[in-house]
Amino acid sequence: MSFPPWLTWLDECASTNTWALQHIDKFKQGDVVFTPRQTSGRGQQGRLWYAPAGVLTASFILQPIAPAELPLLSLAAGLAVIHALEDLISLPASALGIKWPNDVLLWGRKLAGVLGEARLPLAVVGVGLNRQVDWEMVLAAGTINLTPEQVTSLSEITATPPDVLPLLVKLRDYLLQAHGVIRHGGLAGLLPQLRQRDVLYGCPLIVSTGQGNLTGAGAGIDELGRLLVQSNNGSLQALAAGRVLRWEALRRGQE
Ligand SMILES: O=C(O)CCCC[C@@H]1SC[C@@H]2NC(=O)N[C@@H]21
Repeated sequence: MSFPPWLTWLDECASTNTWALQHIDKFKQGDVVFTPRQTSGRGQQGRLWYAPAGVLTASFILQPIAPAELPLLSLAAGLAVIHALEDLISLPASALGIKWPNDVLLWGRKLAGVLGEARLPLAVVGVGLNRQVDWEMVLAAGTINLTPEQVTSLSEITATPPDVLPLLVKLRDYLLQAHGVIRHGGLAGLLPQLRQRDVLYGCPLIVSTGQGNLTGAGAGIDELGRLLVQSNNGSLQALAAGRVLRWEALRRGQE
């Protein structure tokens, strides 16, 4: 198989993000590291991120970035995943959504996650996308503690998920585009799209903030990439980090 010059294809590696960070000196804008077998992936907040067979695991190198741009780029990566998939698969506009800060959901179940890391002025944006995962088999094996309601895969909606290379090409194109938008005007240019895809907007939720749990309703995402929460005590809070523990999706005309 011949690969485009920007692609490093590794037969196996612990983590494409770790590999990219370890070899950062040889990368430039738009380079991509991919492996079909990631053995020790990393997720948000230092968690291990298990990738069963059929997950697309790749890291995209973008430069330059300033420190404050990393969370913006990670959010924009969710949009890039959505645009790439909508170009390659016929999907209703309400199928794919973003759950702050880094999840892409398909009909409310996790389809992809993003981990953005920086070696300034470079950013390594890792994407794990459930392309062709047999979750029934994976969950039955008990290696991973999830329920079928939490996860999904492209193979659940199409018998022929797009091949890896066309997916990487699209993801890379949209990430480069998003990087340009953020460099020139921050997140502002992407906020309308984020608002449209924000599955937490208007939903009752509980967020673990590091200083305790905050209960309220999602009130959008601001220009700094923070989650806005209208808390039950009446104040509007802006969270730069946190983990949404529970959220109750309001059906917004999807059924
Ligand atoms: O959902 C999350 O917590 C983020 C998951 C990010 C996983 C991807 S897979 C490619 C890249 N390499 C890693 O080790 N992590 C990211």
